[in-house]
Amino acid sequence: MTSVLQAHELGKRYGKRWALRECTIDIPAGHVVGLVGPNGAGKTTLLKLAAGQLEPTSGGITVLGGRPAAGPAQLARVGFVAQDTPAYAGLTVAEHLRLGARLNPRWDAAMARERIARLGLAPNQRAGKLSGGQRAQLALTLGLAKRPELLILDEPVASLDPLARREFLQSLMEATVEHELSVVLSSHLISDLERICDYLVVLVESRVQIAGETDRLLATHHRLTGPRRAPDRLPAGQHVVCARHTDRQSTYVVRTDAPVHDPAWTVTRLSLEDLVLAYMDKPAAADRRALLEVQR
Ligand SMILES: Nc1ncnc2c1ncn2[C@@H]1O[C@H](COP(=O)(O)OP(=O)(O)OP(=O)(O)O)[C@@H](O)[C@H]1O
Repeated sequence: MTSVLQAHELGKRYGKRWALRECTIDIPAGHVVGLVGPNGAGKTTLLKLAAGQLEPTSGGITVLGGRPAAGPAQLARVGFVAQDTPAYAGLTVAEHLRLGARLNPRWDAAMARERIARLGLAPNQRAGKLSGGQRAQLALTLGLAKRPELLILDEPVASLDPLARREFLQSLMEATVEHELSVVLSSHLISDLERICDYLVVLVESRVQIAGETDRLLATHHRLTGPRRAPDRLPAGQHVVCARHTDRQSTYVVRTDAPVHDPAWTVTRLSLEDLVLAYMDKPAAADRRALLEVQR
C-alpha cells in the first residue's frame, strides 16, 4: 500500500531548541490518523513540515510520495487547515468559495455550497466578522471541498461546540469513505479521536513515542497490576511504558507482542485514552523512576 506520510530521521530546530527530532514514521494511505501529545510536543511542527510550510533542519519527509508543496500538482493533492483556521478577513463566505473554485482543480462546488447552507453561514458575511467557530467551519469546508487525497488538520475541532464537532467528524468520516481521503489530524480530545481514528501517533517532547493502527496498539498494550516488582524483573519482551508503585503493589503499562501468562499479574486492556496518557507520562523518566522506587 502507498504511504501517505513517510519521514526519515526528520528534525526541525528553532535556534538551539529541537521542536521535532529523529522522527521516523511510515503511515499507509487510507487511514484517519490521530496525532496526539502534550502542549509543545511538536505536533504543529510535524504537520507544517508535511504541508510544506516549514523546511526540515535534518532528515526528510515525503507526502503521497512527493516532496511537500513541491509544485501545483502536489499542492492540489494535499489540503491543510492550520490551527488558527486562517481566512481572508475582508472576503465574504461566498468569495472564499469562489476563490477555492478558482485555485483548486478538483473543487466540489456543490458540496461547499451545501455545507455552508447547512451550517447557517450567510454567504455575504465577511470572514472577519465570523465567530472563531464559524471561521473554523469555513476553513474546514474549504479543506473538504478541495477534494484532496490527504487532508491535514491542526486541532480542527478545538473551537467548535459539541454539536458542530460531532457534525464535522461525521462529515470527515463520510468523506474518507466516499472519496478515499486520508486524514491526519491533531487533537487534545482523545474521545473524538477514539471515534474516528484508526491510526495513532503519539508525540512527546519532540519525539515520536509510538505510531501504529489503533487496533494493533490496543491489542499489544496491557496494564499489569500485582505485588510490587522491579521493572528489571519483567520478561525481556515486555517494554515498560509507565509504572506506578505503592508499598505493596506495582502497576505497569507494558507493550508486548506475546500474551501475558504470569499468574501474579491482573491483566487489563487499555482504552485509547489510557494508552495515550501512559505515553505522555514521560516514558524514559518513568522507567528510571520505577527502578529507583522499587530499589528503595
Ligand atoms: N516559530 C517558532 N519559533 C521558535 N520556537 C517555536 C516556533 N514554533 C514552535 N516552536 C517551539 O517548538 C516546540 C513545538 O511546538 P509545536 O507548536 O509544534 O507544538 P504542539 O505539539 O503543536 O503544541 P500545542 O499542543 O500547544 O499546539 C515548542 O517548544 C514551541 O515553543
